[in-house]
Amino acid sequence: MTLSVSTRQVVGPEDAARRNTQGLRDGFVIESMFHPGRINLTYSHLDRMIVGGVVPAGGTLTIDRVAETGTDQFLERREAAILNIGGAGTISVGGKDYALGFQEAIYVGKGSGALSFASDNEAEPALFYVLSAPAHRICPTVHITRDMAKKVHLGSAEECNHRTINQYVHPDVCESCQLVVGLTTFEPGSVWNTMPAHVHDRRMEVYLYFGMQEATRIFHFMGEPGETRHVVLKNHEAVLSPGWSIHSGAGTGRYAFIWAMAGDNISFTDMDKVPMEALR
Ligand SMILES: O=C(O)C(=O)C[C@H](O)C(=O)CO
Ligand SMILES: [Zn+2]
Repeated sequence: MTLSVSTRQVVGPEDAARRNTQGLRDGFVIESMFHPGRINLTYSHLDRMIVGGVVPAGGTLTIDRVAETGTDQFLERREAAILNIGGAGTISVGGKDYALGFQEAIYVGKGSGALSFASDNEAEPALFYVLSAPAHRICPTVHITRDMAKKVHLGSAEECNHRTINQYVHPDVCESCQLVVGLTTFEPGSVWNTMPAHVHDRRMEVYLYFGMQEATRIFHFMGEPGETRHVVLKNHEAVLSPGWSIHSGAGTGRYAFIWAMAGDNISFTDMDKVPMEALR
C-alpha cells in the first residue's frame, strides 16, 4: 500500500492544558508526512480537514478512494488545495495535467475525480502538500502561481516579524467553499510569525513549517491565550490549531510556512486579536 491515513480526534482546551510534551505532540503535531513513493494523510476531526504529503518516486501516485471519507471517491464531497514545496512535478486532475513548480499550487473543486501525482525528476522529487475539507458546491479548478497569490506585508524588522503573507486560496484569487490557504515568507532576520497572536473560533488552522536547515527549530506556541504551551518543530512538521488556540512561532533560523484554514467562513480578516497582556 502506498497510501496511509492516521486519524486525530479533537482535543479540548482543558485537556490540552494538562498534557505533557508528548501528549501535546500526539494531539496536534504531524511529524513525518513526506516519504518517497508514499501518500501520507492525516484525517483531523477539526473541521474534518485532511492534511498530507505526497512524494512521487518510483512512478505516479494516485489518490482515488480514501476509506476514511466513506465516499467512493476522495473528492466526491470535498475540495482540495495542493502546494508543491519540492522539485517540479505534475498533478493530473480528472485526466487534465497541471505542471506545478516550487511554491505553485492548485485548487481542486469538489467532484473532480482522481488525483495523480508525478515528479519531473525523481532525483529531486516534487513534495506535494495536500489539504482537503468538505465542500458543498463545485468551484473551478485553478492553477495558482506565486505571482497570482495576493500579498499582504506585515510586521517590521524592529519587531523581528517582517513578513509577507501570500494568499493562494482566498476569495480575491480563486473561489473555494471552506479552504483558505497561503504561504508566509520572512525578510532576513525576522523570525516571528503571527505575533501579535490571534484566535478564530470560527475556523481551525494548520501550519506546515518548511524551508529550514536540518538544525533549525521552530518554537511554536499554542493553547488558549491565558494557558500557552509550546511544541518544538523541525522542517516539514505540521501543527493543528483548534479555533480556541493561538498559533504563532519563532524560528532559530530561516523558515517559511503554509497555513490553511477551514470552518464557518472564508474571511481571512475574521480573527480575534489577542492583546499582549492576555498572553500567559
Ligand atoms: O505570519 C502570519 O501572521 C500568518 O501567516 C498568519 C496566518 O496567515 C493566520 O494565522 C491566518 O489566520
Ligand atoms: Zn490564524
